[in-house]
Amino acid sequence: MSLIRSLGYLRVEATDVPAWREFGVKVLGMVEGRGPDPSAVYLRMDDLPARIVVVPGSRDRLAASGWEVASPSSFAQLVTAFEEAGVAVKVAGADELADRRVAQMVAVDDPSGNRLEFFSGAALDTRPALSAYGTRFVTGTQGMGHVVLPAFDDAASLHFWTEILGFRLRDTMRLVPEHIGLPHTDEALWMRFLGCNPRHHSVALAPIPAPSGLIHLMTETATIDDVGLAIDRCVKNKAPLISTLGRHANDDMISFYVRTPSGFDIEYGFGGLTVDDHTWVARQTTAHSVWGHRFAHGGH
Ligand SMILES: Cc1ccc(O)c(O)c1CC[C@@H]1C(=O)CC[C@]2(C)C(=O)CC[C@@H]12
Ligand SMILES: [Fe+2]
Repeated sequence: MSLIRSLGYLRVEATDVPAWREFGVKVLGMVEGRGPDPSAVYLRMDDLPARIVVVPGSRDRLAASGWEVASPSSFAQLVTAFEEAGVAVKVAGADELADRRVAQMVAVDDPSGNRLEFFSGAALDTRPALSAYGTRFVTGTQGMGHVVLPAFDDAASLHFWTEILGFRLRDTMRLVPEHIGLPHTDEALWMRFLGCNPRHHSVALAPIPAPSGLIHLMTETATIDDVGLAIDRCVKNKAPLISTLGRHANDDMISFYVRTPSGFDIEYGFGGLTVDDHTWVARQTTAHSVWGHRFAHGGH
């Protein structure tokens, strides 16, 4: 079992924090929480005090993805694994712990420079996260969803995520560079889908340049109506739809993509596959979707 249990939170640096409040609450159907930094926006999906923390800054980018570890002993094992692998670890100070409302946290960079935070001992918020639109997110053991991060050295990234962090390879997809607006390469480009809990993938790694540091965050809802209602709110609030509705071929998810104020996308979906590692076999998918997911020009 991986020492990592699930995707826990995202920290986003944004030039327009109020735009994120509007987007998070009115488009995504999340709940605004409270937190120690009055200039930040805290977006809730469940009993955690925040799943997306938006902090003001000079750039629009993913500052870090946060990954939950089960216990202090798993946390200590993970730190030892980083030390043995020669991965530089930055230990959180008291102010960073207080800001995140976690007991322990270390930060590292993956081989592509994606900033990752690992935490344990998250404080819960006993106030219920009741969405104004009735949206219910699928979290729990499956975590907050999945992220697609840019990664340009396939072998080094796979080694880091599977051998050091203990993620399992769940699926691979060959990318055609011309299809995603990249120049032709003789070498094949691979997209890797990796999991650490029953969710089909909690992270995917793709050799796609992302100025914001994130290709997309996927959040899953409990019903297909939650997805349909979110599409209606995108139209009403003029949030840019990046793809049509579709069903992915590998994790069966029915979803659409919308652009956030930070330039990366949210995949908003329903009905994702859960897998059992005892029986799961990693294969290569040859189609990104069974139907739909027509991406707008300028999107991927
Ligand atoms: C193919 C796929 C399976 C499951 C997912 O959750 C999922 O997001 C995807 C699509 C991923 C992928 C992407 O994120 C970047 C742009 C890509 C490569 C495309 O141009 C089509 C598929 C897209
Ligand atoms: Fe996705």
